[in-house]
Amino acid sequence: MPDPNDPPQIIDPRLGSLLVSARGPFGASSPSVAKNTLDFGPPAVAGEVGTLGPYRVVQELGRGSMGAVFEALDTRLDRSLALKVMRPEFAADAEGRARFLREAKAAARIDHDNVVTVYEADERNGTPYIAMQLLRGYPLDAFLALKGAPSLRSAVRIAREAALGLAAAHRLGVVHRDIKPANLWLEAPQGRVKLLDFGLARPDGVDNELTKSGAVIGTPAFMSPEQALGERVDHRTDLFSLGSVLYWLCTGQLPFQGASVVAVLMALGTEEPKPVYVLNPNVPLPLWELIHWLLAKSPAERPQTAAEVANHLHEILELPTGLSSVAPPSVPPPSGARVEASDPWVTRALKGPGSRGGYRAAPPAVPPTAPSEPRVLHSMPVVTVRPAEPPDEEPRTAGAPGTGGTVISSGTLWEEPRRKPRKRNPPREYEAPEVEYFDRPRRQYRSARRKDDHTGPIIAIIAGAIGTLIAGALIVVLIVTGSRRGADSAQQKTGDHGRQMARGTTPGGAGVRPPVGADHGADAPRAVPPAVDAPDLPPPPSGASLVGQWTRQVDGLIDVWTIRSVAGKWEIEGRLFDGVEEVGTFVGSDTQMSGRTLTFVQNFDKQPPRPWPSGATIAVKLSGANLVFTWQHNGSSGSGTMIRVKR
Ligand SMILES: Nc1ncnc2c1ncn2[C@@H]1O[C@H](COP(=O)(O)OP(=O)(O)OP(=O)(O)O)[C@@H](O)[C@H]1O
Repeated sequence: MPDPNDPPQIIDPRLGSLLVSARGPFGASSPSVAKNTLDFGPPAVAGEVGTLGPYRVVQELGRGSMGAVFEALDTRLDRSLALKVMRPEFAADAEGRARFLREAKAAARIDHDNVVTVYEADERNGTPYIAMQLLRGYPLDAFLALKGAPSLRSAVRIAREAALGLAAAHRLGVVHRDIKPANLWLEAPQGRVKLLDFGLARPDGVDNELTKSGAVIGTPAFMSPEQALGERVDHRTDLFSLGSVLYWLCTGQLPFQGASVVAVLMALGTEEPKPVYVLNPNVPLPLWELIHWLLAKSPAERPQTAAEVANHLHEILELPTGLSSVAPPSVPPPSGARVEASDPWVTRALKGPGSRGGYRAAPPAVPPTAPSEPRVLHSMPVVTVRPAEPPDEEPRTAGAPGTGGTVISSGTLWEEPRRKPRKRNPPREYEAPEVEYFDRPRRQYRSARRKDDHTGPIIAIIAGAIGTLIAGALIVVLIVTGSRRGADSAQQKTGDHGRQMARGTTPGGAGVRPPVGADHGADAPRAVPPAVDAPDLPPPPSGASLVGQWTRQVDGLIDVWTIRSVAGKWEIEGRLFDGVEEVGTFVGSDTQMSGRTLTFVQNFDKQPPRPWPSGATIAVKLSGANLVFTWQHNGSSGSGTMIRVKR
C-alpha cells in the first residue's frame, strides 16, 4: 500500500520529470544532511501554512520534483502570489540549490505575455524560494484531462503562444529545457499560455556542469535526442519538445513511446514518429509537416528559431481552408501530469466557484471535506485546495474522423462541409508565396546528411542510474550501436519521409501519382486545360537550390513531388506513400523546359504495387502557390493541382 505521506508519484515513469545520473537522483551529491521540515515561521492567520519572511504562506498549490508551490501573500504590497519553495531535502544540496535559483534568475529576465512573471528569488532561513505571479487556470495536461482533446485550432493556438514565449526567452539566451504539457499553463479566463518552470533553464552556453556529471535532465517523453544523450543543448531542444507537445495535441499519442524510460530514450534516439496524418487525417498538411520538421533528430534540420515556428503556426491558423474543429480521437493526459480524471478534486474544480488562483496538480492528500489545518506530509505541509476556474477555452466539437476536415485532393485544397456550413464561393486555392529559393544547395544537403549519418544519433551510450522518485536510484546502461543508416530499413524509410518532408527535401526516389486514374477521372480522356496565367517556372538558378515541394492526398495516398535545380537543369522527384509505406518512387532528371512548362517522362525507379504505367508524359507549371500538372499516357490525359508546402 502506498503511504499517503509519500510525495506525489510519477504515475507513468515514461513521462515524469527525470533527472538521471550515474550517481544518484541528484548527481554527485545527494544531500547527506537533508532537512526534513520546511522552516516556515508560525502562521500569521489561523489555518494558513506559515510565514516566510514577508510572505504569508496561505496554502499549497502543487508540488514538483524539486519544490512545492504555495499561494502566498506579500504583506509589503498586499499582493497574492505563488511562492515556489525548494524541498528541504534538496535545499541541503548546493548543486540543487544553485539550479533552483538559476531557474528564478533565468525566468526573471524574461518579460513576455506568455511567460510567467517572476517577482523575486531569494533564500530565507536556508530555504530558497521564488515569488512569482499567481496564475489562475490549469496546466495544459490537467486542463485536457478535464476537458478532453482540444480542437486543432486550439492546439495550434496554444503551440503558437508557447513558441512566442520561447522566442522571448531564447532572445535572452535562455533555454527552457523542459517544455511539456505540465509547463504550459492555460491562464483563466481566456486560456492564454504562460510558460512555467524554467527550472531546467540556464543561459545558453553557461554552466553545463550538471550534464557534464552525467545527468540527463528533462522529461523523457518530450525531451530532444541531444538532451537524452546528455549532449550540449541549445534553444532548438525547446523546439523539439514543442513539436512533441504539438504532436501529442494533434494525435493523442506521444511521438516516442516505450514501456520504460529506457525504451522511450531509445525510441527517441533511433526511431521516427508515426506520421501525424496517419494518426489524425484531419491535420492539414502544413501543420503535420511543421510537426515533423520540429521533431527532426538533428537540431540543424529543425526550424531554427521559435519566432519562425510561431510565424508558421500563425499562418496555419490563417489557412484559408480553416482548421478542422475535429479533435484527435482522444488525448489522454500524460501520466506525468499527476492528475486523473477520476480525481475528486477535478470534479470539484469543474463545478467549483472561481477562485483567485492556483491549481493543485497532485490529488489532495486529505479529503476535500477535511479541515484545512496544515499537517506535515513528507516534510511538506499540505492543506486543502481551492478549485480554480477553468479558462474559457474554445468549445470543441466532437466529430467523426473525416468530417469537417481539410481535404487535399484533385489538386485543390478545400474544406469539406462543416456542421455549420459556411457560405463560400468556389474552393480557394491554398495561397502561399511565389516560388522561393532555399539557400541550402542540395549537394550540401546530401553531404550534411552523410555527416549526420556518421556522427548523428549513433545512440552510443546512455550510462547512468535512473533515479526514480519511488525507490531510489536505478542504474541503467544504455548502449545502442546501430546507426540510423543501419537501422531497420522500413523504419528508416518512414522516418526519412517525415524528416525530408519536414525539410522540403526528398532525396532520391519519387512517387508520382500515376496518370491513369488521376485526378479528374481517369480513363476518360480529358482535355488538357488551357495554360493558366501563372508565373513561369523560373530558370534554374546557379547552384543547386530546392525550389519547392508539392503534396497532395488522394484516396489515402500521399504524393510528394519535389522540384529543384541540379547542375542547371530542373529535376523532379517524388514519393508515393500509402499510409506510412512508400509504394512508389520516381526521379525525373531528363526534364525539358519549354516556355512556361516543364515536361518530363515518368519512369518509376520503384514500381508501385498497383498497375500504374510508366512512361507517361507529365507537364507541370506553377499556378500561384500551386503546381498544376497535366499528364498523357496511351491516349488518355488528365490534369490536377498539388498544393505547395510552404516553408
Ligand atoms: N505561478 C503559479 N501559479 C499557480 N500555480 C502554480 C504556479 N507555479 C506552479 N504552480 C503549481 O504548482 C505545481 C508544482 O509546480 P512545479 O513547477 O514545482 O512542478 P512541476 O512543473 O509540476 O513538476 P517538475 O518541476 O517536476 O517538472 C504545478 O503543477 C502547478 O500546479
